[in-house]
Amino acid sequence: MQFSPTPLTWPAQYETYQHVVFVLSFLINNHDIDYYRSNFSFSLKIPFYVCPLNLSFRLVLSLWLMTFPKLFFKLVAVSKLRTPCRFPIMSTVSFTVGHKNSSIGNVDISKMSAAHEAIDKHVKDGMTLGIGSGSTIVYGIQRLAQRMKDESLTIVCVPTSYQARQLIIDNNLPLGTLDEHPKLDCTIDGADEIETGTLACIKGGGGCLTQEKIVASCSEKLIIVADGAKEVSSLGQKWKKGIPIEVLPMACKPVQNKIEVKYGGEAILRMSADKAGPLVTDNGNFILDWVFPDIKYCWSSINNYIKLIPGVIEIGLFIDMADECLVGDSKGNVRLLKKSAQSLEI
Ligand SMILES: O=C(CO)[C@H](O)[C@H](O)COP(=O)(O)O
Repeated sequence: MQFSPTPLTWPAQYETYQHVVFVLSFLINNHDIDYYRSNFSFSLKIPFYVCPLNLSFRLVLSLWLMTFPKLFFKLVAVSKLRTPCRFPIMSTVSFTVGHKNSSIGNVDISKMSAAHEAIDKHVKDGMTLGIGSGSTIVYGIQRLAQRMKDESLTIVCVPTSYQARQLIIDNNLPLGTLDEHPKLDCTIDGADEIETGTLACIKGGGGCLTQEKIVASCSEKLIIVADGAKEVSSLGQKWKKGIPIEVLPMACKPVQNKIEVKYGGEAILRMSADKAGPLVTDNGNFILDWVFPDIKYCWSSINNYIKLIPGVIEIGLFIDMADECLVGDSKGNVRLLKKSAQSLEI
């Protein structure tokens, strides 16, 4: 077990909330440590020792920590740097000291609270559940894993991507397919933008729109989870990367032309970040991101028109699909968005 001798700095905006997190970290059991470890980042490492950290010792440490947090960290750092560890280390929990905006370390509070709320509110024993893709849903899966353990729930999870499939496996959740479960009780998924009122969404920022739409279309309910920054009064206000459209590679150019001629804007071939050349989806296709001109659209007719272009597999417009959206903020509050307006029809 190593301790990296990074200099400890004390941030100006140290917040009470983090005292609580730290204190809790000393009172929680080993199983919870894993949870915190997967949720918090690694800039400050706090060792947990097998021998001395029985409950009363933890309590004393916690009280001390509450009273003298600065001193505590200095001592931990100094002792770890100067003396070799005498006790077997059980685990190491790490937190970033201080946080900016809505994140503590690498935890995005807005996304996490929305995802947790969705799992707590909508998941019931015996359900078949569609699992969305993206960063927000990761928090949902962790919460689901926790609930399944604590409450001995029986849930079958149907993924919307390789990412979701891997998350389900990594968290020891039962993996299902649409072959076995063509009808799902509920799908929980993220979004890139949500229109207040109609709950129309842009999805596919992570490139998984096709399977996401298929799984959502098989679900009794679609619950969207997101941070508040994604809520807009009309699509395209904040999401400037365009509407993702999955296309068969050989049809890429004609589809690009047809969209641009009909609606203007630019349909840009999405390139891979890590591999040379275009991004290839989980289904072996390409993605065009259609950056559309800033005018008022009837999204359902755009959706229908683009879907009918030969070579288009799916479009990342989710119109009249979401039943509710749960939107989190940086303080951990979650707002419920319900459909209160019809999408524009032509
Ligand atoms: O549609 C998606 C992937 O295709 C995601 O749900 C969407 O991009 C939101 O991602 P994140 O939760 O990371 O913000």
